Amino acid sequence: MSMEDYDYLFKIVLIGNAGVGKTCLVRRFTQGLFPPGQGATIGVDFMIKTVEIKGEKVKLQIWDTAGQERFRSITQSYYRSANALILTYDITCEDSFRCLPEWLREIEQYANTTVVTILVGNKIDLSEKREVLRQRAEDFAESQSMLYLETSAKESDNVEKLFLDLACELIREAKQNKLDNNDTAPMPGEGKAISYLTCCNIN
Ligand SMILES: Nc1nc2c(ncn2[C@@H]2O[C@H](COP(=O)(O)OP(=O)(O)OP(=O)(O)O)[C@@H](O)[C@H]2O)c(=O)[nH]1
Repeated sequence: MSMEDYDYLFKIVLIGNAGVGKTCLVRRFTQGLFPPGQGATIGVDFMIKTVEIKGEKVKLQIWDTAGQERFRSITQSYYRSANALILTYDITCEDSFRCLPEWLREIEQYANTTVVTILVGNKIDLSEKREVLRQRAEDFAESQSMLYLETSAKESDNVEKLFLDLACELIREAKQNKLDNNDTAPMPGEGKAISYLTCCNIN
């Protein structure tokens, strides 16, 4: 028996283009906030939330990565220890959807083969500006064996569901012993960004 006060510990990593709302999704879920004037994530940020599912305590370690290309080499090192990936795009930004195959290549290259991936179309509160039809995204997700969900970090639509659905799926897989417990990424303090500014080519 573990001394720790939880039944499961899962690592969830958010990836996707800059500005799609990864940080806002994490803040909404962990703190119940939609922070104004959220700056771009530098490197990787880290939050924890423990939830209870069917009487079991599930500790979620949530890693929020920077979408900007210049941080790619830092964020890649976090894929490997992820139990789940939240691949996020912005439904009002065609470009963020078009980049998905590129992100899938990153996943293929750096993530564990047992990783659970969910595709998330964020910003559904801006439906009048929608550029990516839901059906198109659903079809794409299905073709890549990903789950799919549309969210609004701003209005809190489906945000809780996103993380709880993932936790349920991870428990299901854990019960079937399908998860790989690879633990190789460095561990920052909770809520602290890791920037590695001194070892990257940042202008
Ligand atoms: N309307 C609306 N705006 C959102 C939503 N989520 C995020 N935003 C806005 O989108 C912008 C980018 O949000 P972030 O959460 O910083 O995006 P990110 O994906 O973490 O960006 P990087 O850290 O650069 O990778 C901010 O201006 C947010 O206020 C949403 O659900 N609805």
